[in-house]
Amino acid sequence: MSKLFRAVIMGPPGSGKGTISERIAHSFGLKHISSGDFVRENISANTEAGVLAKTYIKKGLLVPDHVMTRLLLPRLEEMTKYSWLLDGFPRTLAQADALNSICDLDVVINLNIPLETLKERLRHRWTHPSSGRVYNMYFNPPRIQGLDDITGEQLIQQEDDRPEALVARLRHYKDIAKPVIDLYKAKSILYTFSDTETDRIWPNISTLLSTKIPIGQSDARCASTH
Ligand SMILES: Nc1nc2c(ncn2[C@@H]2O[C@H](COP(=O)(O)OP(=O)(O)O)[C@@H](O)[C@H]2O)c(=O)[nH]1
Ligand SMILES: Nc1ncnc2c1ncn2[C@@H]1O[C@H](COP(=O)(O)OP(=O)(O)O)[C@@H](O)[C@H]1O
Repeated sequence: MSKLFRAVIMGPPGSGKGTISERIAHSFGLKHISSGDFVRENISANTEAGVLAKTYIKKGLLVPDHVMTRLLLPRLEEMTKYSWLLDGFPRTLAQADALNSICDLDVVINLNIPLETLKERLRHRWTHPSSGRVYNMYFNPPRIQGLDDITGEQLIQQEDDRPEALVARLRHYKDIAKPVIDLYKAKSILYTFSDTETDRIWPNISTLLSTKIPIGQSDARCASTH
């Protein structure tokens, strides 16, 4: 069997991780694992970790490292046969160390998007809470205003997407992400993309992955989980 491909996508809230992950999963056949979606699934299923995670998310806090690693690592260990893209994890150095103990990453995509752009995007982000699907009123609006395309259910605007909450979230992101970024830079697997538009970043990411993903990996076996 040819070597499997392991990638991480990092970036502040609103940087386009979810949007770009969907495109990568679709174009390259990687499994897309979103830590936020996974946490939300656990909350809906009332698992022990889900109940615990909820108490932090409600306060706008990150879920503690030991809870996240206990949730995510077993899931990754189930995926040894697949190439995957991890979105939203690791967020801290402790999570990066835990991930490092179970696998070697091939590529880390780092999205570097100006603050004003992030604020503007999140002001117009609408989410389908049970699936985690996101829309933007201008960039990718739902077919019917206010409703999810797949289920027809109501979309909501998340509390922490409000501009007032965002500045603090972004500052916090920068502080905790820096050592993670430095770690991946030192390993020479970090690729940073800076722009205000996903559509301008995407061709560069696509070119990078075309050179990195072993032939034979982009097959139906590794279809997106979404
Ligand atoms: N205007 C605009 N909105 C975008 C662009 N890329 C993504 N978005 C929207 O910005 C919001 C944040 O993107 P998302 O993928 O959820 O970012 P994440 O928080 O990093 O996962 C969503 O509402 C997207 O639909 C872009 O290039 N331009
Ligand atoms: N790796 C992680 N470490 C800690 N908390 C996390 C992690 N991934 C997700 N979460 C929690 O789940 C919430 C939703 O995650 P996500 O959908 O990735 O949101 P966003 O990128 O908009 O912050 C986060 O705000 C955080 O509380």
